[in-house]
Amino acid sequence: MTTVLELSDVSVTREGTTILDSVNWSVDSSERWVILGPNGAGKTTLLQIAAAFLHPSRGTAVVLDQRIGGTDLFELRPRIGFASTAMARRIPASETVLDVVLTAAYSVTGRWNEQYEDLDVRRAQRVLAEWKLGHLESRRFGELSDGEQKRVQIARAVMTDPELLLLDEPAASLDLGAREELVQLLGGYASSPFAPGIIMVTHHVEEIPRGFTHALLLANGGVVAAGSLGDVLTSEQLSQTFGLGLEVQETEGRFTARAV
Ligand SMILES: Nc1ncnc2c1ncn2[C@@H]1O[C@H](COP(=O)(O)OP(=O)(O)OP(=O)(O)O)[C@@H](O)[C@H]1O
Repeated sequence: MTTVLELSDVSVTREGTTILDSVNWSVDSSERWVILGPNGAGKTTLLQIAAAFLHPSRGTAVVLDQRIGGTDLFELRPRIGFASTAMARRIPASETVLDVVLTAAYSVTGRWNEQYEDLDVRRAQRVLAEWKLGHLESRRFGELSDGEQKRVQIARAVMTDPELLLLDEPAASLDLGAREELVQLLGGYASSPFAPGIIMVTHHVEEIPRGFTHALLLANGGVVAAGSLGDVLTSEQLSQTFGLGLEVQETEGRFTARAV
C-alpha cells in the first residue's frame, strides 16, 4: 500500500473565483478512482494538480511523495501517465501509431532524432497489442477513428509504466460500441494488481469500468462525497451533486443513472 496522491486543504483561486475549495483527498496505489461532477465543478483542475501541472493556491498537494511546488517537476512528470484531449491535440496527425506510443519514452510528441532501443519498440508493440491496436501500428494517428485515437492516448500514457495514471474523459465523444470496447479494456487493466493507482474523470456513471473501486463527487469546487464506489454512488449523493433527482442502479459492477 503506497499513497500516490495526498491533498490537504487544497484550494485553487483564479481571478478572484474559487475553483477548488479546501479539498482533502488521499489515493492509494491499489485504488482506481472515478471523479464525477457537473460541468465546471473543477474536475479537470483537480486532475491537473494530480498531474503536477498546477500548484494549489492554498494547501498542500503531494504526488508520488513529492510536494508540488517544492520539487523538480521534470523528474516527477515522467512517473505520471496522463491521457486527455488537450494532450492528444499535441500529437502530430502524421505521426504513426507506433511512434505516438514510442515517443512517450522520451516524454515528447513527434519523433525527431531520438534513438530508441529494440526493447522500447518491443514494449510499445506489446502495449499496442494490449489495447487492441497492434494491427494499426503503421497507420497515421490523424487517420484513426475517435475510439482508436482514445485507445492510442491511453497506450501512450501507460507506455512508461507510470506509478499514477490519470484519464480525463477517456470515453467522451465515443459511440456506444467504441465506448463499451474502451470500458472493457479499462476494466481489464484496472483489475490487474500490477496496474498503478488510477484516477479517471468522467461525466457518465455508465462509463465507470468494472474493477474501479472508489469515487469522488465534486460540485462547485468542493467534495460532496469520497470513498468506496458502493458508499458514494448512491441516488441521494448523486442527486445532491448534480442538483436534480437521480436514481442510480448497479448491475454486476456497471452503473446507470436516470432522472426521477
Ligand atoms: N484559467 C482560468 N481562469 C478562470 N477560470 C477558470 C480557469 N480555468 C478554469 N476556470 C473555471 O474553473 C471552473 C472549473 O473548471 P474545470 O475545467 O476544472 O471544470 P470541470 O469540472 O472539468 O468542467 P467540465 O466538466 O465542463 O470539463 C470552470 O468554471 C472554469 O470556467
